[in-house]
Amino acid sequence: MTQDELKQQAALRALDHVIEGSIVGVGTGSTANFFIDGLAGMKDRIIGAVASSEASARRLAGHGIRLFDMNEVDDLPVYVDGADEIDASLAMIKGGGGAQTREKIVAAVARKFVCICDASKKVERLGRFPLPIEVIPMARAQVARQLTLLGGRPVLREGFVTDNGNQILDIHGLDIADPAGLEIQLDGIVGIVTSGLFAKRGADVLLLATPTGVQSIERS
Ligand SMILES: O=C(CO)[C@H](O)[C@H](O)COP(=O)(O)O
Repeated sequence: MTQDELKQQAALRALDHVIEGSIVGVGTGSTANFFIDGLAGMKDRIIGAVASSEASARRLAGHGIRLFDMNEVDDLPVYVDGADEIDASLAMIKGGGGAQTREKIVAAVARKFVCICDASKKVERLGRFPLPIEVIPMARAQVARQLTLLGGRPVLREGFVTDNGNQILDIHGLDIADPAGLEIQLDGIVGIVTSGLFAKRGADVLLLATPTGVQSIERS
């Protein structure tokens, strides 16, 4: 089974978590795209969706799914999104697509975060995937220095601008022993908009697609 087939299986299983008659929070990336395509099949049974990126908004609109601005939404039963890495506590690294700021905003409002992944994303310890950090462009060098002091090797994502007009530093080589502690530390660095660590608000459910089926793992 290919990685894309596994991503699709996890994504389609997430449709079981969608509450009919509600607005659905929708993430970003190739796995989330499979979810969007599946959601199209039940678009008459939901009110609509909020998207965590312009790309997902375009895909949702292409299926005729009604889009809501996050500021119009005060109750979001479910948010469905992928991850670059996820550990046993359901803390994640996200932002491979550079969308972590809007993803974190939608996730913060959602009552349930359903993470959809193929089995390769599950890790013992976060950090092999370079940690994406969205930075205000004028703070790029200052933030890079701070991250070097923390033991990381920041690399600018060349030619990439986020939906918010900012840049991404991908931090290689970080030893993430305490994801929530590091997330709090990164939140305190001036010039960082959002780190790709999702530990304070991790996932509530992981749908992990393996060659033998999709495992549903709840946060303990
Ligand atoms: O955080 C993300 C985008 O910012 C994605 O969820 C993450 O990069 C996983 O992507 P994919 O589903 O394509 O493997």
